[in-house]
Amino acid sequence: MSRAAHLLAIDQGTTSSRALVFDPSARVLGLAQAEFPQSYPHPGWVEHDAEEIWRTVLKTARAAIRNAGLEAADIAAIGITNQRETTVLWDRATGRPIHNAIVWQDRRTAEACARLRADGAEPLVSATTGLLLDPYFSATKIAWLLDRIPGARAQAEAGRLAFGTIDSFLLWRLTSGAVHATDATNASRTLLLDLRTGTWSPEMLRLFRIPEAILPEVRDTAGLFGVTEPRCFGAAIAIRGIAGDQQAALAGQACFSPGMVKSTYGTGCFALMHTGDVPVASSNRLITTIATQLGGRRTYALEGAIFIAGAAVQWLRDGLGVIAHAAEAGALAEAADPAQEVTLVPAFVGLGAPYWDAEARGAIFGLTRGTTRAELARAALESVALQTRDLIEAMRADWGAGADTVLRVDGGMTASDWTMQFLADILGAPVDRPRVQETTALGAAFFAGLSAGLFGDQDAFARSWSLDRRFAPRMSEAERERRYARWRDAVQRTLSRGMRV
Ligand SMILES: Nc1ncnc2c1ncn2[C@@H]1O[C@H](COP(=O)(O)OP(=O)(O)O)[C@@H](O)[C@H]1O
Ligand SMILES: O=P(O)(O)OC[C@H](O)CO
Repeated sequence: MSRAAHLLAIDQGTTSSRALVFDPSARVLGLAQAEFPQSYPHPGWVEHDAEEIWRTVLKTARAAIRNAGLEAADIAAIGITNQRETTVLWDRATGRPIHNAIVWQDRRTAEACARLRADGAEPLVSATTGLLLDPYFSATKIAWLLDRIPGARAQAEAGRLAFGTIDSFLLWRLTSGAVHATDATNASRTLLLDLRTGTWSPEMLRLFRIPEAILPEVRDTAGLFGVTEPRCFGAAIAIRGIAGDQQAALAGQACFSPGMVKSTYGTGCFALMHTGDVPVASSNRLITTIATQLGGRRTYALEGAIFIAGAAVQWLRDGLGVIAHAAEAGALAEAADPAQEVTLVPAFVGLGAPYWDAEARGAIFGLTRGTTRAELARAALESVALQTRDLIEAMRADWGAGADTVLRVDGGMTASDWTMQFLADILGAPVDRPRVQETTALGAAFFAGLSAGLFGDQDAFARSWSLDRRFAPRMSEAERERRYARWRDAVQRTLSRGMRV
């Protein structure tokens, strides 16, 4: 085996940057993680300092290599995976961002989206991009920056600015400005990509008023993107894979066949169902996204995105102060009074799929004098499972009988056995937690490894997936449906005026 037989996965998430070194049998040899600050300049706005993101990525990547007892020469390739949609605009000459990154959770463009919707633009947007008019996606964030930063639009038109989602920005920095590219999975989150051709759509660029000169080149998910500037790691390393974090997790969970579903529970929750090489248009308010692009051939997924999952647990900890650590939430929920029916609808930043209500805000129902932190903790954990049920119902309605009845789960929140059991109960379906919990990073390493000739093909990789624990449903059907009906009622009461049915 040649010396350079390891893979470095850079996983740039919403709350932290992580880096992992894998050996060719997908074992983690080294890991490093660094949180970075979130900035909330106005209610509903969320920003990141892109320089801070860059610093934490470089620091954790170097530390992961060191912690593995390796050096740059041992790394065959880097795979990048990232929080998607988050928008950075930078100056091509200096490489400096012209503003903080606008994060996927940010709602500042809700009005702009509502206006486009009122103008009747949504059917064309959906047919072209597979997405909906929601502030979640990049296009209206780019337009906001171009319109609000003095001189930005003129500079963009003159080709002096570059746009990128986080993958693109990191690629630019790692290659010292030599490569301005993205992969098809990330590009499919911008509202600017034609889902079927994998190219930027002139109609969408016109609709959102985005100058083509700022856009990165769209490439395959696995392939040579460039090599790192030797100063980054002491020697140049090839960057051979890029994928949005949810698409990376879909691969890391070995969901390669149509009908297979994974759900990732981090800050938000993202359920993706592989639909093979056909983009399936949802009739149930899900979105259609590119799962991979390999050798120019695209595969697709149906996706349901929930904005608040683990973030509800963070709210218990940081907002309410009712727990000191996320891991305490499960035990507290277990101790809650079964007779109290408290429901939390965590619409802290609006509601994502299948409601897409940017104006809704969170609500709690069923409070009594007897309600304590335990019932609040249970309601927060339950809300994550109940929202997943909404997504799975929509997927089954779109995909029919071929939908897998088993849900593969990953992400920080799957550490909570209580939540996973409740999830199986409320879905009425088994929930499988794999042994390798780092599925997002593993997916990024898989794509890089595919291009570097390590890791074998998809089938070999799929055979290496192994189960940690299956949570089987235990709740009676009557109880499950009673609780789900209570949730549906609570959501109706939370939706903003005009969105209620
Ligand atoms: N034992 C636990 N019980 C419930 N929630 C948890 C637990 N451990 C972690 N979490 C939640 O999981 C999230 C972190 O997951 P992670 O996959 O690292 O997220 P991200 O990639 O979005 O930063 C946090 O929101 C945290 O509150
Ligand atoms: O950083 P995460 O894991 O919360 O994922 C963010 C998603 O990619 C947003 O679409």
